[in-house]
Amino acid sequence: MRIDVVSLFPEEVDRCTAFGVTGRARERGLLQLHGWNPRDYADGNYRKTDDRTFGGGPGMVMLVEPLRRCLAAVREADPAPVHVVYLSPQGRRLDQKRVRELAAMPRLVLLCGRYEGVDERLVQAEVDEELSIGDYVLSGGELAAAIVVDTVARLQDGALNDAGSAEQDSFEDGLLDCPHYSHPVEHAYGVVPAVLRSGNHAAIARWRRQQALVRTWQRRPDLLEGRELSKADRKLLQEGLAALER
Ligand SMILES: NC(=O)c1ccc(NCc2ccccc2)nc1
Repeated sequence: MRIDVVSLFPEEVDRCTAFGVTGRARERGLLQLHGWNPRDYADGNYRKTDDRTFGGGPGMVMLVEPLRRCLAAVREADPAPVHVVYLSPQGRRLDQKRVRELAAMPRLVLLCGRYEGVDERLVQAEVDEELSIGDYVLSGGELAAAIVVDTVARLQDGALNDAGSAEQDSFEDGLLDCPHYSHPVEHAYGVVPAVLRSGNHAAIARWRRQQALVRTWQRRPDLLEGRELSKADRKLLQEGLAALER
């Protein structure tokens, strides 16, 4: 998968995705990341990329023309069709379902705004999708872009050593993840639940599903709204909640 990042600080996304799973995915060529700076496509001695917003009020807006030229160069750099994503608080909320869809695309272009954002005419003419990582304002779209890179990189084939672990991820089936434990079995902070050491894989899977259901019910009931739980899941949840009462 190829990702092109358009940003006044392209190195920020490069540095944020140079470690761990994402760094390894890049080293293995599972993900190619290219940075582009619209300042390289701006005119004049000051290579202006932003200016005051029409209509008055505080803040600056990124100019349409340097971005238009920059995006033309990005499209030109590879024959694969691009899907242009603009990271902004006005975008649709990113979730794991959308991450899986983005991860299957051959090319992504991530447009990072600074200041008050980008001239709306550029958005209307060039952006396929506006995405938000959450309801808060960052100083720039770069950290949001780095999150998109991270989430899609780890889903590339070969990125995770144990392919299964991407499936076991929380949100993979719309639920929060179950708790996890490792050595030692006994510790001042508590003991590892016996079922996890029973070797009974059916019981372990059942316990994990039950924990995921109870946790989701307790912490993120919104994830269960509009979702028809299976008879088995409803039984597991009820049993799990009853156990908390005891
Ligand atoms: N919540 C997000 O995903 C997000 C994305 C970008 C951002 N800041 C840059 C910007 C500001 C205004 C308009 C467009 C981009 N803040 C938050």
